[in-house]
Amino acid sequence: MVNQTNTRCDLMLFGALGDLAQRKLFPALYQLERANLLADGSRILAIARSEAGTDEVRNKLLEKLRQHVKPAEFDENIANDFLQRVDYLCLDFADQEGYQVLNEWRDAVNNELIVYMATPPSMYGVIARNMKSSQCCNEHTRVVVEKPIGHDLESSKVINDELGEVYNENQLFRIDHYLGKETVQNLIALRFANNLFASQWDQNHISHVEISVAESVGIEGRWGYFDKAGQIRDMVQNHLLQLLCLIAMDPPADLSADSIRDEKVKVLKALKRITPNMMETHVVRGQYTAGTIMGKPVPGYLEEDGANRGSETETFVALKVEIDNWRWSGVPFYLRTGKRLPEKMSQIIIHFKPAPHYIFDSDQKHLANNKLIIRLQPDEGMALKILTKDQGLDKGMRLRQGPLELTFSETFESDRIPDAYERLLWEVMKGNQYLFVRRDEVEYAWRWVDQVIQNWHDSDEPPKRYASGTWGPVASIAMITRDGRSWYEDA
Ligand SMILES: NC(=O)C1=CN([C@@H]2O[C@H](COP(=O)(O)OP(=O)(O)OC[C@H]3O[C@@H](n4cnc5c(N)ncnc54)[C@H](OP(=O)(O)O)[C@@H]3O)[C@@H](O)[C@H]2O)C=CC1
Ligand SMILES: O=C1O[C@H](COP(=O)(O)O)[C@@H](O)[C@H](O)[C@H]1O
Repeated sequence: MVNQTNTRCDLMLFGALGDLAQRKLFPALYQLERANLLADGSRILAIARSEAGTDEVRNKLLEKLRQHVKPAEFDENIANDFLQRVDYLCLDFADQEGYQVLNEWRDAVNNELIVYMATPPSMYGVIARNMKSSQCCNEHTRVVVEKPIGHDLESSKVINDELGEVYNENQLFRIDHYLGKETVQNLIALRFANNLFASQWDQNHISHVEISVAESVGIEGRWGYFDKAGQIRDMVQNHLLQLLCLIAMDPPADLSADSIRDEKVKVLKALKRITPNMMETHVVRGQYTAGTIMGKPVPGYLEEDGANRGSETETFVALKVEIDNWRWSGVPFYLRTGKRLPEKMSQIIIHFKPAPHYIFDSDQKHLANNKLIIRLQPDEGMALKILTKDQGLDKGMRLRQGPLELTFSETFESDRIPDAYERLLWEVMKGNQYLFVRRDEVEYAWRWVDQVIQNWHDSDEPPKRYASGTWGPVASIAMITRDGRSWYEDA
C-alpha cells in the first residue's frame, strides 16, 4: 500500500500508559503502521508518570497490542517494527523543568510535531503552558485533546481559554471519536451526494427522527469519572448532539472544516430550550439496577466497584429535542442513550411523512411511512423501507413494507472498517480538522445541555430505575408514545 502523506511526524503522547492510550491509541497507530501510512522516520514519545525504561514500555505495549488488536490483524513483525518508533519518557506533567527532555528528544529532527493529551482535561492547560515555556512547541504544532472539554459551559471555557493562550484554533484537534466512525462520516455522503435525499430532507417530508445509541456495557470500572459526568455529559453533550447536527445541518458550501462546522453550529444555536415545565414530556433520566445481559447477571449501578450507594447519576437519557428553524419546525428528534441496555446498537431512523392523499385500504395506513434506517454500529449499513404490492392473485392491492438494503460488509466485501481512532490520528497527521470539534460547537452544546442539567437539579427528582438488559425506564417509551409514535424495533 502507498504511503499517502510522506509527512514525518513526531507524536508526543501524554498519558501513554492510561486506558485510552493502551486500548485505543496504540492499536490505532499499529493499524496505521500495518497500512503503511506512517512515514519512515515518524516517531512516538510515550510520556507517563511511571518509572520505566523504553524496553520495558515497549514490551508492555506489545502485550497490550496482542490483547486489543484482532488476532487476524495482528502481526508480530509489524508490531515489533512499529514499537521501534516508540521511546518512553517518565515525566510528571506538572514538572516544568522536566520538559527540557522533550527538546532533547526532538533534537535537530525536523518532523512535524503532534501533541496528544490523553490525560484528564485538568492537565491540558498545565501541559500547554509547560510546553510553551520550555519552547517545545510552536505555531505549527498540532494539539489533540480528548473529550470531555469541561463538565459545563463555564469549565469548558476555562479549558479552552487555557489552550487558546498557547495555541491557535487551527492548531487544536478536539476529539469526538464518533466523528471518526466511517458510518458517521457516511452521513455526509448520504445526505450531500444523493440528491434523492437532499430534496426530501425537511419538515415537508420528514415527520420525526430517532437517534439511539445503546450500550450493553456498564461503566467499565470508571466510577470516578462517570459518576461526576453521567450519561448526559458523557454521551449526549458530544456524540449524540454531533449526530443530530450531521442529520439536521444545512448543506455546507464545501467539505472544508469551517464550512461543516459553521453549519453544525447553526443547528446547535437553534436547539429549542427545554424549560422546567417541559421536563416531564421532553426528558427522561434513568439509572440501571441489577439484571441480565445476554444471559449473564450484571450488577446495578450502585453495586459497581467503587460505587457511592446514594448516587443519583443517570446512566440513561431520553430526550425529545426540537430545532427552531425553517427546515425542522415541528419535527421532533427523539434521542436516547444508555448503559446496560440489551445490546450495543447505534442507529438513526428517519421517518418520512405519508403520501398526502391515501388511495389504499385504510386498514393499511399504519404501513404508510417510508423509513430510512441508518445502522452506525454494528452491522454497518442502511435500509430504506418502502411499500410494495403484496404478490399473489388473492392479494388485490394489498401493501407490504420491505427494505432496500445496503450492508457495507456484504456489498463492499473487501473493505475493512477502520476504528475511529485510526481515522482521527490519520487526519491529524494530514492536518485536516473537519472531523474535529471547534470551540464554539463545544460551547453551544454545553449551553443547551447545561439548562437540562440545571432543571434536574432544581426539581430534585431522582433518576427512574430500569433493570439492566431492558431498554431503559418505561417513561422513555411513554415519552414517544404520547406523540403517537414508538421507538423503532426491527421486526
Ligand atoms: N478511556 C476511554 O475509553 C476514554 C477516555 N477519554 C478521555 O481520554 C483522557 C484519558 O482517559 P483515560 O486514558 O481513560 O485516563 P487514565 O486515567 O487511564 O489515563 C490518564 C493517564 O494520565 C496520567 N497522568 C495524569 N496526571 C498526570 C501527571 N500529573 N503526570 C503524569 N501523568 C499523569 C495517568 O498516570 P497515572 O496512571 O500514574 O495516574 C494516566 O496514565 C481523558 O480526558 C478521558 O476523559 C475519552 C473517551 C473514552
Ligand atoms: O466516549 C465514550 O464513548 C463510549 C462509547 O463509544 P463506542 O465507540 O463504543 O460507541 C462510552 O462507552 C464511554 O462511556 C464514553 O466516554
